[in-house]
Amino acid sequence: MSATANSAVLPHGEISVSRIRDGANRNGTIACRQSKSFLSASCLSAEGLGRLDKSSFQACQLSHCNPAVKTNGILAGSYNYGPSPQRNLLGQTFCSVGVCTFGENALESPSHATDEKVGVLLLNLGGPDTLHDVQPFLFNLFADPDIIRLPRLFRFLQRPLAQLISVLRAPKSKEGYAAIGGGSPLRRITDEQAHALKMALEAKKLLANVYVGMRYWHPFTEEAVVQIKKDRITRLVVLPLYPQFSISTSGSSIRLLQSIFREDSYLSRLPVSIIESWYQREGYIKSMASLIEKELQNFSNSREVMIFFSAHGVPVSYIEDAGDPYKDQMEECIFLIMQELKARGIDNEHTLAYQSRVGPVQWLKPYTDEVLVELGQKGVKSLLAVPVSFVSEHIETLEEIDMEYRELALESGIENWGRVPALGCTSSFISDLADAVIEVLPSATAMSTTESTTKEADTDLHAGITSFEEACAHKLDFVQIKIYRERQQNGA
Ligand SMILES: C=CC1=C(C)c2cc3[nH]c(cc4nc(cc5[nH]c(cc1n2)c(C)c5CCC(=O)O)C(CCC(=O)O)=C4C)c(C)c3C=C
Ligand SMILES: [Fe+2]
Repeated sequence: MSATANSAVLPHGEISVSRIRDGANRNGTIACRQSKSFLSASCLSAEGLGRLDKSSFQACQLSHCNPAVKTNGILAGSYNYGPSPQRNLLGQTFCSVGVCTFGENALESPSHATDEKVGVLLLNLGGPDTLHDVQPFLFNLFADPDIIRLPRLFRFLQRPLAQLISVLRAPKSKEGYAAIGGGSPLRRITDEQAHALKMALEAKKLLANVYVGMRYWHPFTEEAVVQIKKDRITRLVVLPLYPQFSISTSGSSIRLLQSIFREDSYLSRLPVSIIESWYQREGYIKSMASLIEKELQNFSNSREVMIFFSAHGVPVSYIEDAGDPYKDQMEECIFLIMQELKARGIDNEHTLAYQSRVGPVQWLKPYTDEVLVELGQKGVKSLLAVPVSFVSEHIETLEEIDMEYRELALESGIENWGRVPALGCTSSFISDLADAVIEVLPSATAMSTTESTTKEADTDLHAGITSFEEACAHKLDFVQIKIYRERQQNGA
């Protein structure tokens, strides 16, 4: 049996989901959070992410530094299989999740590695290429049950509702896209990032095909997957281009991917590693800090500039009812960036607010527009806006921040305005993404084909589950987790 087939057949059909270089916490403890990383990604749905069993976790801890040397030029050099202790930005020791293995079957011997054909799938949201695409793009977005989250009983209304909302929203959206040149730059930038990543991987001695899969517009994730199949990729790394995990972004894309993979015999056996979130990576944090540091130099009074992080919002119910880790991850991300700036002697004041709300529900607060007005009223004169949930320029940076918020800030009394560009193809950032890919590659395992049942999940409710992430790992869906939480609150 080939090495690939070996690693595809796992005892529980687990999928490896990694929050790379996780473990950064704020109280100086040593953290090795492979299990947490795995679990927190498993919260996507009840539909297929596997359980983390203890033996898997132990395999993580026990298998340490088995070198694998590719000899056919596809993969040259060696990489570690064990969770090698590393240091994060806070100087804490932690285990790099990406080098975990899940059970013996996932381990490859060096001699088996020769037929490997590596693929990297970049997941992104997608955007309309022309104004003509805006309404159908919006339809795809609102038809996603991870964007408009209807109770199960009302799911039949999803598409009619998406049709209605997309038609109603299209004129406003079109105005925005018209203002930035008649379409979204997302496809072009993501293609450039894919190319840059391929080059960076090559420089690190890993030959890989890099694919782009968009959630709501071309090239669709489904198209990328067809190509992956055609290319007979034998090991795949899935990398959502969102630093922080949200149900509505990485979660939605990964859920879609799972449903495609589950239906296909080749794909369901393909060893896959998913990098769930990567906001804590040193390379990302340092790249962000460098962009901020550089932009601050454009102000004559750089020490008095308020660093204003503007993150994309999500409805509050995502966090409170569905357990979306987005807000926590965002806050930790800002903390780490500020920590890095402090280490460079930059001690400016900073604040975080959330932008881009849509519809009548409550979104994460404080809202960017309201905070800008308040800061102006309080006498803040210089402000540097830092978009932080996304790594490409798009409508929400080019139109919402650069036009709408800038105007509002100036009207509110802020005199000096600056904006940090999105990371795009910044080389330190792309190089760090390449490292992330290389780190998780050995831990790729086949996607799950097992289905959870409500009965199974309900049993889990009584099985001493103590955290949201544990509940996720037991494949409870968001509704079940909510029930679980309510029971917990009621002392049941
Ligand atoms: C209605 C709910 C929405 C949620 C929840 C949401 C979360 C979310 N989105 C991004 C990043 C992007 N969003 C983009 C476009 C976009 N998003 C929504 C709605 C929600 N987003 C709409 C209606 C649109 C279309 C544009 C508009 O009409 O305002 C884009 C694409 C931008 C482009 O240039 O084409 C990105 C990127 C994040 C990071 C996020 C949650 C964390
Ligand atoms: Fe959005």
